Amino acid sequence: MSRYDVTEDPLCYPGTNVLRNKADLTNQDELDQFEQLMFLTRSEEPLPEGALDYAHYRAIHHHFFQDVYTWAGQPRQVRTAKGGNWFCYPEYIDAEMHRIFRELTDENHLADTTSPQNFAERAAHYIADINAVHPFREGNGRCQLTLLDILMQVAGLEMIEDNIDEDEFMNAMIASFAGDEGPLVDAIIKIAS
Ligand SMILES: Nc1ncnc2c1ncn2[C@@H]1O[C@H](COP(=O)(O)OP(=O)(O)OP(=O)(O)O)[C@@H](O)[C@H]1O
Repeated sequence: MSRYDVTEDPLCYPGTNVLRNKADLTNQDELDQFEQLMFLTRSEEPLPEGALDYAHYRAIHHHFFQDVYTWAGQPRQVRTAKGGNWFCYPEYIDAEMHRIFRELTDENHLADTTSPQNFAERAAHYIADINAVHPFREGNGRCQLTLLDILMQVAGLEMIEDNIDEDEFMNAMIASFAGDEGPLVDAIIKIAS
């Protein structure tokens, strides 16, 4: 939910960085609270079924954010950055996401990884790639973590949610953007059992 650097964005209320939303909240703090409440509520429900492909990933985003944004599940159409790191330009998002999920499918969704270390190395690679693409205007971090949870289950591991250190994950994600996936591997190992 941290704010983005965005080029001109028709999804926001005019003159603000606040995303238009179904509750018509124009105050960012109120929107953050509403968004998180809806996300947590939808998290209590079963996730959409799917083939663990890009369409499935979009369906998961739609599931979590359908109460908040009309564009839930749809890729963003504006250029966005965080901390000066510009994510994939919108015109390349679909192709990049299809590529990533094709490669993940070719790796049998990590079902055949041989140890938590091996799993973490492969998962870090995919999560870092997906973060660099950043397909959605908002809600990327929460979808990434959900995908990681699903991949852990596929690999026969369990996510230890209490061990998630948000700052560590954020710093690891930033390092991965710069090409160093090591910290993300370490962060994933800590939450895999
Ligand atoms: N400077 C940065 N460079 C690369 N990735 C970043 C940077 N800052 C944050 N991120 C990553 O972006 C993701 C957050 O994206 P976004 O804000 O769309 O997701 P969210 O689900 O709304 O928020 P959050 O993950 O904070 O709950 C996280 O994975 C975070 O680690």
